[in-house]
Amino acid sequence: MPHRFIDALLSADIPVIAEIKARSSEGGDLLAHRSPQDIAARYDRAGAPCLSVVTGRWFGGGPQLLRDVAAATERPILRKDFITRRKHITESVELGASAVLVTAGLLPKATLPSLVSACLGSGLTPFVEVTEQAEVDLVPHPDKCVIAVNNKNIRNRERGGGELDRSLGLLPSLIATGTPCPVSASAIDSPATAARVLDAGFAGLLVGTALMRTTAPEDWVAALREARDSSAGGRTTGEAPHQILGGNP
Ligand SMILES: O=P(O)(O)OC[C@@H](O)[C@@H](O)c1c[nH]c2ccccc12
Repeated sequence: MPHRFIDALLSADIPVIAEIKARSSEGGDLLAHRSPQDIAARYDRAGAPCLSVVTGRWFGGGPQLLRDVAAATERPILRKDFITRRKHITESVELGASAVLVTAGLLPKATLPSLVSACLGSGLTPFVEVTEQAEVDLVPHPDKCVIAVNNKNIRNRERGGGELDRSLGLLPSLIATGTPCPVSASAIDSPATAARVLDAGFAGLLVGTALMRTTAPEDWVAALREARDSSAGGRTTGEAPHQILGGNP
């Protein structure tokens, strides 16, 4: 099912990719004695259409985390790790992923197209993370990729605050690539911030730390739904989210 991840995100009323990660970028524990299966079930009940699982060791993850989550949910799962080789892609399929992170800024220029092709050939959606225009310009097959602006910096292991303006600034170029799914990722710290980013025209959001820290993800998502509904006057029913540029009414 090559488009499972994108289809689930685009058909959701609240297009949040809810992330499970064991540790924050600053090293703090995020699991708080909960099992990954329980967190996945909570995210399901909250209505998140897609999940993300950080298997990277920097964030306390590993392959077992993905296996555990895949066994507990039917939702399509993004694997977040430093995917650099074809064997990582085969492994991701075996672990139960539907999409994998491809970090444009960390890969040699020639590797990006071959990794994206390998993902597509294996039925995985490439979730290509970018931080600047030059990286957006390099994304191959953008019509088949999620292109996500990372509001933090992976080069410093995501430490420090994020810059939402980066997402807002790059959105027109993302749309110009023809991606069906422009996403904003990292540092989305509250339902109000999430609503602002969706109102700007993003088709999806990826939220990790804020959802891991809340004791009630369903309330977080409900608050986002409410914030969206109260700004719905500015949107025209039937338009795809990223067709509406210009932000808050
Ligand atoms: O916890 P946050 O600020 O909501 O961020 C989530 C996600 O974007 C972040 O975990 C991430 C972005 N790029 C990565 C690369 C590898 C591992 C993790 C990541």
